[in-house]
Amino acid sequence: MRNKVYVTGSRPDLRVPFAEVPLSDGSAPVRLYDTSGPATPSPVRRAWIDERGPGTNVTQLHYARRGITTPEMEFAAIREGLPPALVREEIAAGRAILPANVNHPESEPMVIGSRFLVKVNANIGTSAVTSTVDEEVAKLTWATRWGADTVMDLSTGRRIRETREAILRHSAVPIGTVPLYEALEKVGGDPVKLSWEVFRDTVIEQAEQGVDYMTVHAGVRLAHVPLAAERITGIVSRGGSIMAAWCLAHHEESFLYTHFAELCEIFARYDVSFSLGDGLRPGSVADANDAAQFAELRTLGELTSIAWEHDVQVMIEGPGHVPMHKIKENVDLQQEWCHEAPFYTLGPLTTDIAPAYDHITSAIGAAMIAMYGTAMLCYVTPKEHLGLPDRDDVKAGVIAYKIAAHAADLAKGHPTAREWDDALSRARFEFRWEDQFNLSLDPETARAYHDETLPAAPAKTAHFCSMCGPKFCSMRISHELKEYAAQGMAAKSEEFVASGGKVYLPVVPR
Ligand SMILES: C[C@H]1O[C@@H](n2cnc3c(N)ncnc32)[C@H](O)[C@@H]1O
Ligand SMILES: Cc1ncc(COP(=O)(O)O)c(N)n1
Ligand code: MET
Ligand code: SF4
Ligand SMILES: [Zn+2]
Repeated sequence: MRNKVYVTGSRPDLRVPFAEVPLSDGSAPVRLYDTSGPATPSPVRRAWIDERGPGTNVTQLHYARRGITTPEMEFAAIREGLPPALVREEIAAGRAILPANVNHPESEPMVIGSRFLVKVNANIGTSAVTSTVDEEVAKLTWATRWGADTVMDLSTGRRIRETREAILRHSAVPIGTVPLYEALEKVGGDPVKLSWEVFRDTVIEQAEQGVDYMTVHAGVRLAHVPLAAERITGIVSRGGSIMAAWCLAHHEESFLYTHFAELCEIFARYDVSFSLGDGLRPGSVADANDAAQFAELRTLGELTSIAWEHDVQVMIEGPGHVPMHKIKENVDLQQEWCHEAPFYTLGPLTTDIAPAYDHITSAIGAAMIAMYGTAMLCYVTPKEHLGLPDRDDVKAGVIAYKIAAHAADLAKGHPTAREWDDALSRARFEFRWEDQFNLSLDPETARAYHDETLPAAPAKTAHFCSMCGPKFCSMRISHELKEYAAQGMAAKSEEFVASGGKVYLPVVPR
């Protein structure tokens, strides 16, 4: 059971949602960060955007650098349980972004940066092979219900624009896209026919609709392409492979790289954030941390500086497939070369051997990379490498990544992270089964698993479950140890000695 509650900020129209879990022992309910906006979200940001008025630069970075704390920043700060000034300072320093296109007023503001809660992105979208607009809107609602903090619409094939419009208008979380995909559809799917003009027009159309951040693979330069030639898995990024094909066919520098400043001007007018794409990310553990990947990363650092000159917000996309011992180097180099811009990584998958379980191979890497400072994790579902994820895959992916993100929040010591774990642990130790279920990341599944063996109502207060049974329940025995201690260890020790060792762990009357 979760109750939606709102915390009001410094103005009445600044109402921040939380999911509250009531507890049966009379202690204070636990407040959880909530992303599951209403099915048809209202334009919560409308008044704030209108008050600031039109301009050629309307980015949160622009305001932050001028010392202005926007309502969006305060909203995000309340969600984090942190001071609004910290959000403003982190954005001003480029260490955090607040993706919030002025044409996406339905978006409930959130902040992405290493000082804040680790965020999770869920990828959805149609492909030429399968799915419809309605199915993708359902995936959006489903993904955010389980806690996705942002959603990327990676649609390809037909009706890309309609799919995106439906997703945006139903989304209370920021929406990301890869405009190159739609640009490629416009030229009939032939990368060679792409041009700056087609790409630019696509970006403007998507910005008009309200896309909050866009992946731009501007780090795939002509000279980098040969560096990937000897890899086991070549170029696995769609955007990366498309741009590499264009560069080689024209034997010309990438139009994304040569027109980057112009792109910044467009982004500044709408406050679209860059997600600088990792077009040369490794697609196998063998290819991790190679020359191609790191040459691109250096270029992304250069591009970050250019975007910041235009007050445009930036995050950096990262790999991919990386074995555990090579993960830390990715964060260290990204932070150094990209001037501490937030890192946003796909997993990474820590081994290549488990298709159908890549939500697990990658959640391991995601937990590690987040602990080292990655700000947002892009989920991987069980269908990775096999097909388009369906609703069940979306849930499996989001849950796996919420676990990775929260585990990292704990390791990093985010001030609000521990409360949830402690409340659940107390409920577990006190055999408050309903509280334990309600506090679970996935309450329905937790309850259903308990019901499988002990469905009767009395089992929901019993001091054991079917794992150990009543006699071997270590937590029940621990309660007796506690009572034993409470009765006075000294007296009991004397009794023990006097009895010649016969009185040992007496059963305390219940
Ligand atoms: C970059 C990541 O995006 C995922 N990806 C690409 N297209 C889609 C889609 N339509 N739906 C869900 N995930 C997608 C890939 O599986 C890859 O992991
Ligand atoms: C973290 C991350 N990395 C990359 C992409 C884009 O996909 P692609 O590079 O395959 O076009 C993405 N959507 N998210
Ligand atoms: N699994 C690939 C990767 O890790 C992406 C899907 S194949 C384009 O980058
Ligand atoms: S094999 Fe499937 S997932 Fe991999 S690049 Fe090709 S279409 Fe995409
Ligand atoms: Zn892969």
